[in-house]
Amino acid sequence: MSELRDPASVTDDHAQAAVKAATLIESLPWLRRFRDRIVVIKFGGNAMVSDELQRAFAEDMVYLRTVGLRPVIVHGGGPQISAMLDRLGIASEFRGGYRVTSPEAMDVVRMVLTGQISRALVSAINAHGPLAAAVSGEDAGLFQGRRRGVVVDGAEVDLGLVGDVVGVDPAAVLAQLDAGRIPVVSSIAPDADTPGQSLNVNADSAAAALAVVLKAEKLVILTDVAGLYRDWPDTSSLVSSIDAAELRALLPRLESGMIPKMTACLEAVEGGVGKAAIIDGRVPHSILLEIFTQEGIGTEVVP
Ligand SMILES: Nc1ncnc2c1ncn2[C@@H]1O[C@H](COP(=O)(O)OP(=O)(O)O)[C@@H](O)[C@H]1O
Ligand SMILES: CC(=O)N[C@@H](CCC(=O)OP(=O)(O)O)C(=O)O
Repeated sequence: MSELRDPASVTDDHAQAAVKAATLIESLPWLRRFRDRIVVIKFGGNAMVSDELQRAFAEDMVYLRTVGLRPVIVHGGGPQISAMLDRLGIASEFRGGYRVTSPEAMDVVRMVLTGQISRALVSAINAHGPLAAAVSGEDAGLFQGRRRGVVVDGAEVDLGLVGDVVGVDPAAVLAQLDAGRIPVVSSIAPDADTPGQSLNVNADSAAAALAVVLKAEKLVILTDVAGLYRDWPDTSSLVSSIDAAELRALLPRLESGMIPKMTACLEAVEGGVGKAAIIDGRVPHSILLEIFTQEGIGTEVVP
């Protein structure tokens, strides 16, 4: 004999089904808009702190690829590099948001970024099928770098083996995309001025340079805050949308990790990328919400 269900619980089921269906339908215009488009995703070291977050990120990348986007990952690893330098007893400090990088620290940067983090991301994605392939900025001329310093409190500071990306040859990344793969890029660049020397490039800057050359539809930066706060650390000052002119005016007031991040967003949108977004990578699947919902999440930067 079948049991009669409480009419209230049937109504609840219908309401839940309606919410799920509405979420799927909401994604339709975005699926159309992003089909076959390149989206560069910067996965920050602070956003990959747990296995669960790495697994969710890998699922999201496979999801994007499967529904027809062409995701390109540029990963960071600042906290992981710091932890390894500590273990090895090598000092390092940050000035103006960049790591002062000695030759021995540079070896550790390469070991952690290309030897550990790239490999871990490739493995997490490839648990779903043979989709991801690592490409270091040192491979096949992907990046060319040039040393840079930084101005802190009005004085120029030498950062050692730290560079900007001054040239990008996207052939290696495009070859992976054309083969249906998800490129996983680490932010190390050969020094254009000193053959054989490599430079440590901030991963936000590397992601922006790559997004511009690839003419990406969007640059999304996953980090460990909800977005850009106008008056950090006042949590009521979260910016949901900002244009390039306003961001340029705000940049001199920003501190620490936000300087390279917001500079990267500015360079991306001024270089022709449709939009840049800073989102909270601590929220599992945040990237799907950013790409496939009307409001998105975090802070968007528009030209
Ligand atoms: N105005 C600001 N808005 C948001 N975060 C800020 C701001 N100024 C400084 N921060 C700091 O920047 C950090 C993110 O940068 P960073 O640590 O380099 O992250 P990631 O490893 O993701 O690149 C935040 O955790 C926060 O502590
Ligand atoms: C020059 C410079 O600062 N390079 C960064 C590269 C890694 C990075 O950018 O990692 P996140 O994205 O996790 O911050 C560093 O050495 O930490």
